[in-house]
Amino acid sequence: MTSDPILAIRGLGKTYPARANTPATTALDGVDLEIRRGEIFALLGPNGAGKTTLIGAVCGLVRPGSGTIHAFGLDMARDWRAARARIGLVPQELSVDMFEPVLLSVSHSRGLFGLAPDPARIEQILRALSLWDKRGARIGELSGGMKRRVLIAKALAHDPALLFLDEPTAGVDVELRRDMWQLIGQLRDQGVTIVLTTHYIEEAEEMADRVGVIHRGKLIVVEEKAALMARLGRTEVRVGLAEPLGAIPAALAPFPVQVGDDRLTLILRTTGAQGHERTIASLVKALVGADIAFTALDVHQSSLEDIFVELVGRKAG
Ligand SMILES: Nc1ncnc2c1ncn2[C@@H]1O[C@H](COP(=O)(O)OP(=O)(O)OP(=O)(O)O)[C@@H](O)[C@H]1O
Repeated sequence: MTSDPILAIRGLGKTYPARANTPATTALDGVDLEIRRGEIFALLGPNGAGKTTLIGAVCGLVRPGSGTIHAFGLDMARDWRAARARIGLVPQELSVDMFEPVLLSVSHSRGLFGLAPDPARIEQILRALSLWDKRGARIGELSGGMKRRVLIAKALAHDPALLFLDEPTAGVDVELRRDMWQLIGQLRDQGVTIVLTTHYIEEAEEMADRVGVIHRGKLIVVEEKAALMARLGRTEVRVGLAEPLGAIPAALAPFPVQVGDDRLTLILRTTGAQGHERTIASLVKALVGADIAFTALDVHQSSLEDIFVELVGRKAG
């Protein structure tokens, strides 16, 4: 395995020109990003942050205003066709012929990239997506979740090595979302590199190896998920006390604790996701040593969502 990035984006910019009642919009503002082979990369950002434009630029749907994109070492501006043939895109919007039967539609997608028909491979893809029994159905007759699976099947029909999923689970129910996560995990296990955009922070938290946060066309952070959580994550421990506490006793002075307004709660806040177990253990030991009876201990670690809100808030503020 080589350590070259599978995708290298440098200084990517895109401004949509002004139209009748809309001023010009800078959707991408000097984006640098490298995607590593084999990873799942989650691109998070609020509505209108530039996620779809970024994916569109890589997949040839949006013409960038500036910057370069290299995929598989190929310059997308020069070798677009060869690079695009190895990229799959699951778009946000349903963009298929509703009257076309599933099998035909998915087979067509393979043909679009000049590959020879491979009925056995198409069958494999449809079976993996639980669509084989629906192969003869018109796409328009399928449920919303099934339609979304067809989009994934179409994106996989030419066996891409790099797959973009633009909000794969927007508007699907919780069960289907879990199925999608499982499927995306399986694709990664088969060696497919995956870039997904999402509004669901839990999706990134569940699946991503690395996370990028885009805000107003700028990537404001790109980091390993675990490192991001460790850097910005917070742990709050709330200890329910058996009896009200006046001041903080000397035994607890070494800890970053406060007494809650109800005097019955002791609150300890630490930053970083690591090392809090030891702090909690020492706190419990100190409580027992100081004869402070407690009835409950609740630990809350901040989620990617908390981190995202903080990052975007910091940038906006
Ligand atoms: N074809 C277009 N013409 C003009 N402006 C556009 C066009 N496509 C996107 N924009 C604008 O560019 C900005 C970025 O849009 P984009 O769709 O890339 O964001 P996004 O992060 O994918 O948003 P969402 O999460 O809502 O899908 C927005 O302000 C949007 O209105």
